[in-house]
Amino acid sequence: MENFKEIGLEKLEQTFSLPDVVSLCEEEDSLVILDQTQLPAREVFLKIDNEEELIDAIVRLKVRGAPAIGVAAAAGLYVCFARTLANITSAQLMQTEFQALANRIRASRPTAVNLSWALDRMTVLFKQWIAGKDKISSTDFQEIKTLLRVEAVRIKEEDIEMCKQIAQHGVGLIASGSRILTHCNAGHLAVSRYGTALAPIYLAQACGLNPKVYADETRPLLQGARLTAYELMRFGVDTTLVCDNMAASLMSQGMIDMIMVGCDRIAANGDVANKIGTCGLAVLAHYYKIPFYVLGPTSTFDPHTPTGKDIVIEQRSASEVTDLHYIHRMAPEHVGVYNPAFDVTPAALVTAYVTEKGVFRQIQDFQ
Ligand SMILES: CSC[C@H]1O[C@H](OP(=O)(O)O)[C@H](O)[C@@H]1O
Repeated sequence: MENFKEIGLEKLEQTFSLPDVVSLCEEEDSLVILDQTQLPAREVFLKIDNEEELIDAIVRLKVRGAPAIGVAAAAGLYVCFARTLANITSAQLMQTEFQALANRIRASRPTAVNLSWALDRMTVLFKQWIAGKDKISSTDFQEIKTLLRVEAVRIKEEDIEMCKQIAQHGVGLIASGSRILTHCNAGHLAVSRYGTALAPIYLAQACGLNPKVYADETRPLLQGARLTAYELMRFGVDTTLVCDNMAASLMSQGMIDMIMVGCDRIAANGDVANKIGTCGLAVLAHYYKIPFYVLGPTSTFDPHTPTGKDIVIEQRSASEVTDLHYIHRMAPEHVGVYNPAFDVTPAALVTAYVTEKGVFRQIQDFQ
């Protein structure tokens, strides 16, 4: 089996053509991101070289997905900090500026632990370097820039490796033709490359297992319709777009073999914070006895948060629900669509029947 996976992984690496969502442009000391609010209609790359643009990109999900947010925050911290050096006249001022900048980036989105995890890694490195310094020279500026840039690149490279490992571990769960329900986007567009929940699917595809994915559209921002369907179809994966309210219909008809989702923060007791709607899928999966898999890098595990109740859940603007964002097409051309007009709810799930004859817990009671 290992050889099977290795051959598949080699094919995946050779044939995967989606552009990275976060890259460092070294010659210009700037961050380049793929603006995910423009997908699937347009692939627009944004050059980011200041704090306002970086924070706006994270807050508005131009770059999104727990690992990708961490990689962008680390690279963005390096880029923005490098631009402050011209005004730095002492080690104390440098430390103050660095910490304040890191804290403002950290505050952009609270739930995904990877954001603070990546910033902590950069901060530990910076503090080790500046310890004991009082005077600062231009040589120091170059040295700290190199250290931070190397660390930001390392965080991205490690993320890619973790996604490949997740793919290899996860592909063992997938049989030929497995029908997999996904939620939101935990694919290439949420990480440095390949994905977490989608990584095993890409590897399964490369191994010739032909997985069939049912992608939840994932209201309100439609990461499933706009992003998951887009990237899976780019790789030739059999993809069917479903509305979020269709999951039970699919499962009740035996059309789903497993559910694979990403994660934003895993508490010490194993509770998982992930895109809204994930818990509902887990309940349905439990009821229909369908395996429910959470996939993500260990950087998403947070031992300092005891339980899911202690995870800060980001509250976003009402307009995301009231307005249909992204007025251009919300899903790729030719994507398969499942759109039944009705579904069947098992009697066991009906708490009571309310009729002109009264309220009854059993259908037999009023016949
Ligand atoms: C691989 S982590 C992806 C994770 O992040 C998404 O949230 P958002 O689109 O708001 O960044 C969603 O929870 C995914 O499962």
